[in-house]
Amino acid sequence: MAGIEVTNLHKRYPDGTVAVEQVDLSIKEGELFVMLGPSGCGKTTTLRAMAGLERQTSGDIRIGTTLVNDLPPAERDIAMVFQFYALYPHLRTRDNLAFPLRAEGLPEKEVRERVAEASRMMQLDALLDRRPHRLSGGEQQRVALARALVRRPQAFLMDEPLTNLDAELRADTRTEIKHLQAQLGTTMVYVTHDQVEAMSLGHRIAILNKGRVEQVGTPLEVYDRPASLFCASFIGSPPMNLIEVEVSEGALRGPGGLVLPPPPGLPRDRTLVAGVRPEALEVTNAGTEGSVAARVVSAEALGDEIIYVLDHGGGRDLRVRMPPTARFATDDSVGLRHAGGTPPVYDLSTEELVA
Ligand SMILES: Nc1ncnc2c1ncn2[C@@H]1O[C@H](COP(=O)(O)OP(=O)(O)OP(=O)(O)O)[C@@H](O)[C@H]1O
Repeated sequence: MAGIEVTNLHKRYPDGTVAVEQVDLSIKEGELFVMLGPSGCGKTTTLRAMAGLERQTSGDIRIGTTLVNDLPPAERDIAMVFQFYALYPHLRTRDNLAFPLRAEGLPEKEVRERVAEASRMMQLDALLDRRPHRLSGGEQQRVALARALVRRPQAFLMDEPLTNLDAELRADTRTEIKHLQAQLGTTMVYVTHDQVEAMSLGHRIAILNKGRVEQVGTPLEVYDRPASLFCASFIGSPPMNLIEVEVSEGALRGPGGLVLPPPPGLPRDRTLVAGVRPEALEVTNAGTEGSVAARVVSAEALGDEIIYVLDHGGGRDLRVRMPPTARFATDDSVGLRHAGGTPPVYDLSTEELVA
């Protein structure tokens, strides 16, 4: 086990594309660390640089205390799992698992013991004699994970390993990966563009945008206090309502008369935007005390909740999360009020959190 330090990483591809502008990450030993961001933000390039599959243009990578900049992948003591399973098609499961160990020249007795252990952990015992074409997508990915396990590396690097699985299998395999990591305590870096996956898996999450890290924090931290407008609009489904506000008479005042509690220490001289989660708003009967008048634009019943889109006569429509017992319908005249804690506030020009 080892932590991973990435310092001042910059990657420009030969065609001139800058995939990683500047990335610094400090991944702790034993941590399940998720890199999250939209397509093209530089996640894969950063991970491949850690693995040694891509040489960075500048910057340093340390695995444990070892500077690995000049080490080939095989000497970095890490195991990588890709979105595509990359199993050897002509080998049975047991030989696919044994392959990296035999390549290392381990004695056959130890190879068998390690394969048996990984097979037990990933529940592959019944599949050991099958070749990949007789395995489902989920089973193939479990074999790929087991093949990473058998090597007992210092760290696992995973690049969207669940992308090709259907929704249910994805959720199951996600749980398995989480268990496995907890059981082994091996450092894991996991790349995804799926924020639900990131939130449910990560001890900490780094949010990347345009080749830079915009925020690193626990799932709760990035949910409650996104560090920038980009993070605010990326995390949460539906994401935060971003409401332009003014500070007057000790409150944040939005369009349509909406009033929000102000955080302390607000700058006065800038245009401010409050980030309000859909669950921090409430749809009420029209005229309820403390509410402003609004109209229901749409109602989306999702079974365990209803997402209302409201027009409150100013600015953008707002999204409100309500329990499934709410009974408002499209075109109803209703009330809208804030029912949460102090919202994070951003500077519209720098797009950064200011309070
Ligand atoms: N070999 C390459 N040559 C030139 N440009 C590349 C190369 N590989 C990636 N890029 C570019 O670098 C940028 C970052 O790519 P990267 O694959 O790291 O992003 P990503 O966040 O992992 O995206 P995705 O989720 O789509 O894989 C993109 O603009 C991409 O087109």
